[in-house]
Amino acid sequence: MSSLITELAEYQVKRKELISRDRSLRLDVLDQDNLSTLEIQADHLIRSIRATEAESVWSADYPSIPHPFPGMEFLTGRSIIVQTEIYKILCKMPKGALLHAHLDATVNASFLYDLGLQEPSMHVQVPKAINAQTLNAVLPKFKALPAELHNNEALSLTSPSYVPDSWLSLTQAREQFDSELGGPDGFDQWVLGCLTINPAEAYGTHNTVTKIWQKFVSTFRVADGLIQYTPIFTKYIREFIRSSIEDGILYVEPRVNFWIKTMVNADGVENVTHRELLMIFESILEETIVDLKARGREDEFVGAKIIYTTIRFLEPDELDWYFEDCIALKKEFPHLIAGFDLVGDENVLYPLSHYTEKLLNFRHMQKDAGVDIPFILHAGETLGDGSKADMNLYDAILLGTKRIGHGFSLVKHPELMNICKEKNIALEVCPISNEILRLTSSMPMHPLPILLNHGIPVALCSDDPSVFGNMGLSFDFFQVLVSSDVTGLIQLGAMAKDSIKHSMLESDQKAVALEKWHKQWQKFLEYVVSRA
Ligand SMILES: O=c1[nH]cnc2c1ncn2[C@@H]1O[C@H](CO)[C@@H](O)[C@H]1O
Repeated sequence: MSSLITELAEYQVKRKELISRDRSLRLDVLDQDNLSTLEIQADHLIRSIRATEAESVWSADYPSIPHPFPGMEFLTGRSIIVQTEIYKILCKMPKGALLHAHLDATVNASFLYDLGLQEPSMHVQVPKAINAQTLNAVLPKFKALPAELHNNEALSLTSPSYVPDSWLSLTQAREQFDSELGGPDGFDQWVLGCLTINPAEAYGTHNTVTKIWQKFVSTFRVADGLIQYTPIFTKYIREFIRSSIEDGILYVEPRVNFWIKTMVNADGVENVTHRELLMIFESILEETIVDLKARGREDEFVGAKIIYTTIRFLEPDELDWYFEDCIALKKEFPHLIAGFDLVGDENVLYPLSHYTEKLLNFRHMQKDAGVDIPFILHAGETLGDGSKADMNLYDAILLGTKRIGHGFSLVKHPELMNICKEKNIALEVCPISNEILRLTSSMPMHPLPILLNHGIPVALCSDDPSVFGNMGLSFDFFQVLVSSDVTGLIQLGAMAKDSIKHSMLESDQKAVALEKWHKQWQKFLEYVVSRA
């Protein structure tokens, strides 16, 4: 065939051309002409540290981690990751916006548990007495009780005569925990184990999507009893914002679960409405902005908005209450409510198509009320191909979703990928979440490069960091960086920038955020290069 290349020089030229055509849609390529020398230098430096650590860190053998590799299972590899140079550098990287995180899974589990221990009203119950056999199967339920119901007298949770579901003060329960089961330390470990997923569960006992979701959902039932108490909720929000800023996150758009209609007030009475919840949220935001300004750190944070969510196990008619609630909140806090979503395991709960009529009607309700609450929907968080969770992608797009939460199965749909590109629908990709929830066995098998190479906008997100232990965004950026030879620091920067562009900030606020990010980015590049 005459078109066959026979000369080496021509081959080399064609090879180069083919590679650049293949990668031409990537953001780091599209942006090539605007790169500064500093950016190029920093990118090279990071690539060289990555190559060195691939040998020095990831080829070594560890007694407790027999087969390490870059991008390995996060829960097993975490202790290695935190020792790497790349991780330490990425902790300082300005991450832009955090666009996909469930609020009730954003604060370090030990921190939340400590908040509970500090509250005399916090009580705990279990459905049956705890012993060595039941320890791993019994979940604590927490609740703050009014003074007249405080109980320091009930039998220990580990007493064979414990009356199922009787409330005992948290500190008493801890003190009285059977010494055979480790006493107070054993109690702490048990509670923390119920708030998090450990490697033995993710990669052993619960190593399928279905099983790990059962464990995953149970962590929320435990955490929510602690969080849904205003004195704790207030400190919880403060810690979420503080730790996000510490990790270089400039803006957060958490999904708040409004399924529970009221939270418990300081007196132990369950009467705190969603409106009051938003007032607390707003006051913490204001406090943070003032505090940062006083410390000359105002370039580090621009604020937060909430994505209103409820759960996909509700019957369609039950959504009406939430639609009205959401619209009322949007009217009173227009700057705080960013959008609407339905959450929960797409593989087992109702698909979006079950709610189509209701969701379309919600648009009419909004029109009548003179508000606009865009859909920002979870879809395609699945291994399915044509399953109801996979089919959610069609519905999310037809419903006009602004972004797609996860979209893990999008790469099976060429037409939907085109639409995302044309309509500029960003994917909220949560690498560590996808791996722990068993959609991928490790990061090198994750479809992220397929999305990036097709030019689909992506914002990296942490999803449920308190459950997975991937606090902030540094770990997710780490897993992405070390699992590719193509993706470098410039691509990470492009994703950080995209997260701001695809946030629900108003356009003037977006401009402010981008400007602040650029300032942070410049400082960060100088820091990276100064390490050479
Ligand atoms: O990745 C996810 N996909 C779908 N639902 C989720 C995910 N992470 C958390 N939740 C759901 O959000 C609620 C807590 O706010 C919980 O119901 C949890 O199942």
